[in-house]
Amino acid sequence: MDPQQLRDQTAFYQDLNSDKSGPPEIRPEEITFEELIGTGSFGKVYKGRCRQKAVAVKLLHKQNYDAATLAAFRKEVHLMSKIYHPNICLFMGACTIPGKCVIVTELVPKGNLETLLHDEKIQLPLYLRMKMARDAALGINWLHESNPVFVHRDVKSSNLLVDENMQVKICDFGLSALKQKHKMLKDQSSAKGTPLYMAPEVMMFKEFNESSDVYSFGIVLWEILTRKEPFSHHRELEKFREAVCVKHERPPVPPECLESLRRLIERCWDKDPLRRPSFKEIISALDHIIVDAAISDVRGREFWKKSFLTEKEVPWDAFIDALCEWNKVANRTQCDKNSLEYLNIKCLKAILADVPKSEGTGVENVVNIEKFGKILEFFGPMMAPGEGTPIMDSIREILAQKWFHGDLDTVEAASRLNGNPVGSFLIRFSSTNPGNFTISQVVSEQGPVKHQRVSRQNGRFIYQNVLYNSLIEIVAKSGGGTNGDIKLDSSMGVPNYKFMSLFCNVHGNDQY
Ligand SMILES: Nc1ncnc2c1ncn2[C@@H]1O[C@H](COP(=O)(O)OP(=O)(O)OP(=O)(O)O)[C@@H](O)[C@H]1O
Repeated sequence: MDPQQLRDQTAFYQDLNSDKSGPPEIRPEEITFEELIGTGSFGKVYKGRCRQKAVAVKLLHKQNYDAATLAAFRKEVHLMSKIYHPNICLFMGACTIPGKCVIVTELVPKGNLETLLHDEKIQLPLYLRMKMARDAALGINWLHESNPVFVHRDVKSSNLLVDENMQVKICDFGLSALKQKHKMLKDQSSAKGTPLYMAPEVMMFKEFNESSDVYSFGIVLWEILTRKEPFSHHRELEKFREAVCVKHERPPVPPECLESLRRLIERCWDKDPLRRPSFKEIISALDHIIVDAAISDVRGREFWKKSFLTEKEVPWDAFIDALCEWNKVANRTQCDKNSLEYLNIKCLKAILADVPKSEGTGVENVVNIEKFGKILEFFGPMMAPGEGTPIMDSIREILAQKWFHGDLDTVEAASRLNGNPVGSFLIRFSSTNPGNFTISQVVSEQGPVKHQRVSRQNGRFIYQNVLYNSLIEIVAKSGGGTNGDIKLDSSMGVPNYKFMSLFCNVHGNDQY
């Protein structure tokens, strides 16, 4: 390269990297391409490396842009480079040299949400899916509140990427200068390629603004809820357009859907853009929906929303103080350490408050919303404020039984019973059906441990088709021998020292 060329090239990169000119320019030779991870309508996405870092590289299909489009592309890339948010896929730079146009972003490891949702092997509880929806809403809200406003224009589940912590990041925003205005049917054999997520006003070539993103988000929410492909029965663009724009067809919301979620979905895809909520409203609605998804107990939901609406995990002290206030009973600092109230608090802590994984770092025990929801299913319903503490009383009564082991899966239960005489048993939470319990018992010298379900209905317990008032009553009264199992005899309960120790130190000066 002669000195003049070198000066020109240096000036070119300096100009591109100066704040007024445009994108953080990346030289083509700084990028290496590895495997292909996705194909979109205007580019192929590769896993790659740039300056030693694993990245996603989008190689644009079209490379020969006219001067005006190229200028618009550079301007938009420049704007994109100013957007930073944890729920927006980080734009790292671009090469805007004609023939070499690529966009470099952070690599989001679990790929797109559409693929995750449609893979039945992957467990995604509704609670987690709603948290993911909220992440996406936070990302889009950030774009809508940016200056200048970014309207995403292509909100869909394949543009929501999922990271290693199941956090969602929105990608593929901006670059409207390069995107086709309207994507049409590419593949007549399936609904893919139809503008499935496109708002009616956009399909009818009317104005596109933030509320069109809200419509698309409504379809995404439906897909997150049902894990199905929206409008999968549609094949032809014209019929699809007519169905959505004229007949106002929308995907069917399943009857068992949470009411709060149904209302939100239906508001988002309202035919009138002015009646759709803003993303700010969507986020607050999702805060409530996340609680509804984690806790089915009606009072439990009220309690969590009143005390910790936007929290997913709260310190034990804050939790128990709020609960005592709700129950209108003395809290941990007010009650007598020898009282049953105090013992109730100790027992609840033992069963509900986990020590965070970062134990030893000074972080205190925490209560997780999902675990609280599950405990209510086992011991609920929760009472209205001031109507007593039957849940805490039942937890104390059960934990006082040496045979109660709480959270234990089938394998752990078998290993705890291993080596014990025939008839030995323990009772635990069912690990697969929250609200139900399991009795694990040694029924023969050599044979495997037998696990039997105790289901809970309207506060009562069904074991071997007989109705009981409590687990304690099952142990006291149930017969045996029907299915080869042996009568439960409380003296054969395998002791759980963790819970038993709670009852040995009533007079201690421990602080709960
Ligand atoms: N940063 C990234 N990290 C990991 N995977 C990515 C990343 N960006 C894109 N992908 C993958 O590549 C796929 C294609 O992305 P792209 O944004 O090009 O197309 P699309 O949004 O699916 O389609 P279209 O461009 O037609 O709207 C994504 O669905 C995703 O699976």
